[in-house]
Amino acid sequence: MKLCMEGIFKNFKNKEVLKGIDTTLENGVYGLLGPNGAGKTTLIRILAGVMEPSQGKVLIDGRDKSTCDDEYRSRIGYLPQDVSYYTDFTGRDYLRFAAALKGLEKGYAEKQIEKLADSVGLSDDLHRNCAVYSGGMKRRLGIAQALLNEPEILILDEPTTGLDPHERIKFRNIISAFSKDRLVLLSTHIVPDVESIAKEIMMMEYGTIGRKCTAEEYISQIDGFVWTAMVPMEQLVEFQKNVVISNVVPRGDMMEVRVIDEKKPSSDAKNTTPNLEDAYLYVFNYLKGGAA
Ligand SMILES: Nc1ncnc2c1ncn2[C@@H]1O[C@H](COP(=O)(O)OP(=O)(O)OP(=O)(O)O)[C@@H](O)[C@H]1O
Repeated sequence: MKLCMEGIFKNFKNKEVLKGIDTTLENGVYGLLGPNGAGKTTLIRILAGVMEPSQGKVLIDGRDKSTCDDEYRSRIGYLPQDVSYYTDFTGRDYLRFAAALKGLEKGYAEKQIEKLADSVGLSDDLHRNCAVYSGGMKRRLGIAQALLNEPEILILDEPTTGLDPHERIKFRNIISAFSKDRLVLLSTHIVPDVESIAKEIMMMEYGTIGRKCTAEEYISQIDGFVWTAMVPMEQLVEFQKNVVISNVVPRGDMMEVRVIDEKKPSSDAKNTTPNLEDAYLYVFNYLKGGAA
């Protein structure tokens, strides 16, 4: 399975939101990371087939998506950023409704609903009204919906926003288990959501994908650039004008700050092991020449 984006641009009136996306995805989990307004949802919507690019094309296994739209849709599962549920639907009603929209045969749909409810941990709740589901349950119902047609490509737009850590981990495990022999594209600005499960991470800003590589490659790029330093509380505001800070912890009268900088930020600063969150800040703050 190969999903290829060729020269994708998207304009909304005079605003150019996507500025030439060229990349190829194969089986495995890909993370799409970027700040608010980077263009992640716009790209996801184009790949999900609910929006057309202004220019450029999407190819699936070498075929232009626009020449095989129906087949393309049958091969993808899509969980949008905001899903609204009919308040008088039970979880089962919702999945039956989604299965009907996907044109699934009834017997097959019922089997899929039972199987997926089990894998997302909702079997005991399918009879309950969606309106009483927690945020995590609604997102799990959403993923079950996206998986109904056993898609080869699963596209998830900020699936874990608003979930507590327990639900986020549960969600991540479901995605990871599903991703074998499939392509999963997951957009988020929550770095740990993709750090452990993504085969490659694309960092997106201002409508372009700056880089696409593994978490380890991003992290190795900042080896030697992450520091911890002790800063007196009253100097913190001034200190953070000049450097990118990823974390601050009070230690008595002092503040222990985690700094991302190519140069040693103060005489007492000590190098520390970088993580993907540091790399994200480096790409989106330091490389742009601005402090956080
Ligand atoms: N239908 C639209 N009409 C006009 N502008 C739009 C439309 N959809 C998105 N935009 C603009 O395109 C830019 C990118 O939006 P998009 O939602 O794709 O970004 P994002 O990276 O997903 O952001 P977030 O993380 O906040 O969801 C934003 O400036 C947004 O206002």
